[in-house]
Amino acid sequence: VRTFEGSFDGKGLRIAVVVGRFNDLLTGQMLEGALDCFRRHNVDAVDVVKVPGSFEIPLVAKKLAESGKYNAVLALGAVVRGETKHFDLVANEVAKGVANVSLQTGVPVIFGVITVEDELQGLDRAGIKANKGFEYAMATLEMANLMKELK
Ligand SMILES: O=c1[nH]c(NC[C@H](O)[C@H](O)[C@H](O)CO)c([N+](=O)[O-])c(=O)[nH]1
Repeated sequence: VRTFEGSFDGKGLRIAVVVGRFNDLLTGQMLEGALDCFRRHNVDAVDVVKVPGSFEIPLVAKKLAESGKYNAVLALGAVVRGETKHFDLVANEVAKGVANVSLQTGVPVIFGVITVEDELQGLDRAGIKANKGFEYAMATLEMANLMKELK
């Protein structure tokens, strides 16, 4: 039986991070967590691209994945239902868009877009109880290395 799994070693990896600026109090913290993770796992190069909001993530993720310059792309965003009527529209579009980019380009795009009821729930995930940015960065490392192993 042969088992494959991606290591967490960032050596030799080039990662791109697309982060939505909307709800920056949350996404900024998640970005810090992700960069901390990449730094502590010796990732060679990390490029960070900021976009207005989560809705813009798939387009930019596609551009980065197609460039062939990165082993993986990490998408970071925060969609807060709060008073947003189009919460579901934004959340669904981003999830679908990110998944499509991975499948179309063959480059793993990690879905690090939290969808929460309110800002406090978001803060719990962006640094109070846990930093989902760090966790999503670990998934990014694993997928980047796994895809190299499966080549
Ligand atoms: O990332 C988010 N973008 C949001 N909207 C902006 C959207 O992502 C686009 O940037 C905007 O519609 C312009 O295209 C959000 N809300 O509307 O609430 C949100 O909660 N999170």
